[in-house]
Amino acid sequence: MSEAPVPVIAIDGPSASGKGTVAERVARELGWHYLDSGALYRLVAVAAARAGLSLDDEGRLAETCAAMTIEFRDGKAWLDGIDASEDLRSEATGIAASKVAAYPRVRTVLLTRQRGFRRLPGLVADGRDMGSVVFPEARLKVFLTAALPVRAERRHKQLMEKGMYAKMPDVVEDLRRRDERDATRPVAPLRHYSDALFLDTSGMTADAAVATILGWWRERSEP
Ligand SMILES: Nc1ncnc2c1ncn2[C@@H]1O[C@H](COP(=O)(O)OP(=O)(O)OP(=O)(O)O)[C@@H](O)[C@H]1O
Ligand SMILES: Nc1ccn([C@H]2C[C@H](O)[C@@H](COP(=O)(O)O)O2)c(=O)n1
Repeated sequence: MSEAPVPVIAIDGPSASGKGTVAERVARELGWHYLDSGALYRLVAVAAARAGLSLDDEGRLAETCAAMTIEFRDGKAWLDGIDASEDLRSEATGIAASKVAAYPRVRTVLLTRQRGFRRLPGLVADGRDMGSVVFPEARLKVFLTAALPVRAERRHKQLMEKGMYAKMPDVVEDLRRRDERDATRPVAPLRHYSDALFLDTSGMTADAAVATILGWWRERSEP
């Protein structure tokens, strides 16, 4: 008898829509593993900055990506044994990650790594192409979004809480540009595919978003 595949819930959406917050909590409620795929692209950007690499050099970026050792431990992200958690969450790293993520060779290297997170009893994965490319057979796919001004408010508040000063107009512009780059690149663009359930959290708390997704999952998994 063949083994049942490890179930996956894929949550994709634009920056600061709340994917990470919601996906992590859904995983915790279910007792499943969690993959923040954006963190992997961010780590490539941090590795490139550490090595002084140009973000135009796809070949060197892909080599760096293949060679880097990563670990998520104690709520921190470790890159080649050094804590990269603070660099990881800056807006500059997010923008650089969006640039390196447009390279097919970088995406190919990260594909295998991402699939390696799929372990029993299940995986909740968030990103831009979780349902379309990395886990196309996911049992539940969600496109989670919110209006740009709402996302900008959330990101601004989040940055200020972390002591990272940012001007609101700059946050709006950074998100707008990042959305555009992530949605218009030729490989694995951010898109609401028809097999993903649409969830607009503009007027919704994170708790309500988590409850909605758990409800969808129960409906899907009932015999
Ligand atoms: N429904 C919600 N209502 C209000 N705030 C929310 C909601 N969902 C998430 N947030 C807050 O918005 C901020 C951004 O959320 P989060 O980092 O999870 O977004 P993200 O989509 O994973 O972003 P990125 O793709 O840039 O990593 C966080 O501070 C989070 O607590
Ligand atoms: N599956 C993914 C995840 C992330 N990216 C790129 C695009 C984002 O702008 C950047 C940072 O991601 P975030 O941490 O903000 O979710 O990484 C991608 O292309 N595919």
